[in-house]
Amino acid sequence: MADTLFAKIASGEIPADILYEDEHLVAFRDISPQAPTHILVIPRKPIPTLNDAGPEDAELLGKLLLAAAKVAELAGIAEAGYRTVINCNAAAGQTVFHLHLHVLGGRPMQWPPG
Ligand SMILES: CCNS(=O)(=O)OC[C@H]1O[C@@H](n2cnc3c(N)ncnc32)[C@H](O)[C@@H]1O
Repeated sequence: MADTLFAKIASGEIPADILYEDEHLVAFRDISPQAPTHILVIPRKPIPTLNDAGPEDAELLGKLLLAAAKVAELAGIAEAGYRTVINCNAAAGQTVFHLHLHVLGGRPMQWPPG
């Protein structure tokens, strides 16, 4: 399977505005931000969608959530509040089939999501 756009960002083949990375994951600013702060947190492992994650990925999925809190702190939105979103497949609008967590903040969030 060809590397997705996000796999290429994780490998450094495609540039991105990276805020944090470690051996498990990379966090970078979304190219088309939907809020004043819009960051993506992706695993280095190319899991296409949340449906494709298994029990063996539980620790990695937890690391994604902890990284979301870390980058929210780095971005200065942790105290005011932020939204985390995983879009899975077409009905949710997933366009890049490499699992990723959106971190959105810097403005009030509506509920329920559209
Ligand atoms: C409904 C959303 N679809 S999604 O949940 O699949 O999110 C994909 C996200 O990737 C972002 N994106 C696409 N290409 C790049 C890129 N080169 N660098 C950073 N972010 C990107 C899009 O703006 C979008 O918010």
